[in-house]
Amino acid sequence: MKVSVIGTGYVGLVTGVCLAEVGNNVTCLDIDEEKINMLQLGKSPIYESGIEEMMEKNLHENRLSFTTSYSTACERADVIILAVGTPSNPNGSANLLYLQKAAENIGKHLIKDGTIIVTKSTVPVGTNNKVKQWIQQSLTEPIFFEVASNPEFLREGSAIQDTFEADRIVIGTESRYGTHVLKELYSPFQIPTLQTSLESAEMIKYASNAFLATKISFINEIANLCEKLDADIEDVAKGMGMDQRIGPQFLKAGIGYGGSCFPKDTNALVQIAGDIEHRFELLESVIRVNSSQQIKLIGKALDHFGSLKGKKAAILGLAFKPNTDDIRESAAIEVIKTLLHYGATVNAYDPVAIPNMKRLYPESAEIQYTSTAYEAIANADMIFILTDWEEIKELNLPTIAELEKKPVLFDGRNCFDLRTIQKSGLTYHSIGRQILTGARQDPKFVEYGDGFEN
Ligand SMILES: NC(=O)c1ccc[n+]([C@@H]2O[C@H](COP(=O)([O-])OP(=O)(O)OC[C@H]3O[C@@H](n4cnc5c(N)ncnc54)[C@H](O)[C@@H]3O)[C@@H](O)[C@H]2O)c1
Ligand SMILES: O=c1ccn([C@@H]2O[C@H](COP(=O)(O)OP(=O)(O)O[C@H]3O[C@H](CO)[C@@H](O)[C@H](O)[C@H]3O)[C@@H](O)[C@H]2O)c(=O)[nH]1
Repeated sequence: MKVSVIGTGYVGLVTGVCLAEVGNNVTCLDIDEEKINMLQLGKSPIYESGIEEMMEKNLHENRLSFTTSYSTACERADVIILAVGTPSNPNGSANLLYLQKAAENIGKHLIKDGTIIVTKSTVPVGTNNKVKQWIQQSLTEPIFFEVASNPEFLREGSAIQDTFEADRIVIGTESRYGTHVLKELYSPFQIPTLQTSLESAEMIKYASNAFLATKISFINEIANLCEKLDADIEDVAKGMGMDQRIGPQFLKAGIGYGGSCFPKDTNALVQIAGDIEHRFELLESVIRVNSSQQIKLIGKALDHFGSLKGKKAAILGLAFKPNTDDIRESAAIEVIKTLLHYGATVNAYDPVAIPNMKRLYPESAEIQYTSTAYEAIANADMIFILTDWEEIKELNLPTIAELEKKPVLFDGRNCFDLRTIQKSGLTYHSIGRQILTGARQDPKFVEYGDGFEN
């Protein structure tokens, strides 16, 4: 099939490359000329393992091309996929201006009957009908086209795998014709497909993200209780997750969710509900819990030191999660802001996200960036672990314990086993766990502990 993808962010690029990989002829369009120049040279603007290799192969085999020209992208396409950003407006609602501009441009350049225009961007319920109107109003001659909603569920850092091994593909269509075309487009992926109305497909995306965010805030609240009641959140989450009705995923307690989706989409859903005079109180709480969780470690540091003025903090991990350089809504932004507010200085390290963070916090007397984790730690009074990168989980704790200042470790991602920590002699604070006491300290406990599943 001839497919065009509008917008080459995470979703557009990964979708375009994967559709080319299964044999389609794909044109990716962006209004950002610099990005298109880079892509034409086979360079990916996103950090995603495997993407450049797939780009190179499909560019070479002439199944993939990049352009800034709407006429090139729209002329003969069977399917046009909209994957532009839908960021938050100041009140939390979704900003649809990029989508409107893109839809109007498609309308101006559509010349072939029968094209399906698919919205993959995350959009409020009712938006596909607006997309239809925006295109209709921009047509230069009467042309038959249909719209379809096809929300995206990929995660950054595992985007290609998520595309090829998705749990489901959701397609909301106007007619059997749209359903038929999209089922054919996705047939090589062999993934269960759910066909719904446009509105239900739009809602499935927000409901899914809101539910996952709710799971995270819920487990973080349980972790906060565990800290006060001497229970261990890792054991509690494991025990809950063994119930198949609950499931083990998204029960990892920590410093809350960040990224380009959960914060934006939970706020947008609260607004969507507000627009029809429904107060979504549960989701409002989820958002509030997440905001306080993001700076949970600062409270612990204040409790430990009394004052943070003049203290040096090593920040390990700036990305909102491992395997991405994305810092959008990352807890690191709030943690750094709050540390600077309390008069601390910062040494920050991340394997890939430093260039992005430097745009927000340029290097200064208060904040320095280092090229290794150990460099950041070297003269620090306290260490904050904010992203659970593999290399951070593999830090050598005895080496850190031998440092002259013997920094206090605040671990926002529960990267270390408590027994290992205890052996290291470091002062350690994590989320929802206590340094071992009572029975858990007994070496025999190791034999039973963690062995309950068998
Ligand atoms: N990032 C994710 O992991 C993810 C996952 C699922 C869904 N989504 C949703 O997908 C959408 C895109 O997200 P993203 O992270 O890929 O966005 P992004 O902000 O990284 O990229 C959007 C791209 O669209 C381009 N663009 C803007 N206006 C345009 C126009 N008129 N014509 C052509 N290009 C235009 C921009 O230049 C940019 O390159 C959003 O609605 C998001 O909520 C994102
Ligand atoms: O048990 C967990 C799982 C995740 N997180 C945090 O939650 C955030 C989001 O993680 P993840 O969902 O893995 O990353 P995203 O790439 O933001 O993906 C989410 O957002 C995308 C955009 O809508 C959706 O497509 C995906 O299905 C959805 O998982 C990160 O800060 C994680 O650290 C936790 O704190 N605990």
